[in-house]
Amino acid sequence: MAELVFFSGTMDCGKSTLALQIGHNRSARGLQGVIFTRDDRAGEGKLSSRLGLVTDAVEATAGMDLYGYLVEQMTHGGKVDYVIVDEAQFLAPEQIDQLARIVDDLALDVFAFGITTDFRTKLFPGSQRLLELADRIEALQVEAMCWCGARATHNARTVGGEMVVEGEQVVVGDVAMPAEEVGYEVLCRRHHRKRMTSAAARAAALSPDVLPVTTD
Ligand SMILES: Nc1ncnc2c1ncn2[C@@H]1O[C@H](COP(=O)(O)OP(=O)(O)O)[C@@H](O)[C@H]1O
Ligand SMILES: Cc1cn([C@H]2C[C@H](O)[C@@H](COP(=O)(O)O)O2)c(=O)[nH]c1=O
Repeated sequence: MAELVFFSGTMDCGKSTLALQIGHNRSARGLQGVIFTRDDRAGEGKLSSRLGLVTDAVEATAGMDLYGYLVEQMTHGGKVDYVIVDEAQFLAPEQIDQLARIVDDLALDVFAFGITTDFRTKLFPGSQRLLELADRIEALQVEAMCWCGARATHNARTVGGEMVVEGEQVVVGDVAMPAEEVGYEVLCRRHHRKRMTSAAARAAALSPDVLPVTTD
């Protein structure tokens, strides 16, 4: 039975790497997949992993009918055995419904990868629809870690090195960016709540208020 599977996690937890591995293992056995992505950091029509691997993909633009695209491919003799979707959080809810239709009406497995919540801890509309429709939701086995050593569960955005909780939902970017640029950092909930990024924690540790007092 074909399935819609949502592999979800924070930024930088290995989603794109797993997407590439799933595609690689299937193509090694002669299966052909369609890979959709949206707004990958490597550019339009690319699926890239921080491990350095990158592959071509179909850019799932706003308003594109993903079900219609596959029907078109198959009608014109294209062989499609499975579908991979990276950056699925950026898809519109209607496009997630189209993914479910690909599973149900075309009997193809769809593996969708994405972050669940944004920098404000709010669901992305695409991720919300995936949580509503997926046959299975899988957490990545490799956990991203907060600077404190706890499992990272949330994504923080930094602007000029400061954590922010207001702004546009979508700003394509990366972790470990120079402080002056918009960047992201994965944190545990406790430190996301306290707005305590690794830089803020370092600054607090260096503050004279918390330095040990010496008497000699
Ligand atoms: N130099 C490295 N050596 C080993 N693993 C790395 C290295 N750089 C990144 N990674 C791994 O790649 C993961 C990020 O993979 P990626 O697929 O780009 O994440 P995601 O798509 O979830 O944002 C990191 O969590 C880490 O495990
Ligand atoms: C938290 C958050 C992230 N984004 C963007 C930043 C990246 O371009 C992608 C996530 O990619 P990854 O492969 O999972 O690292 O999403 C955003 O636009 N808004 C946010 O709130």
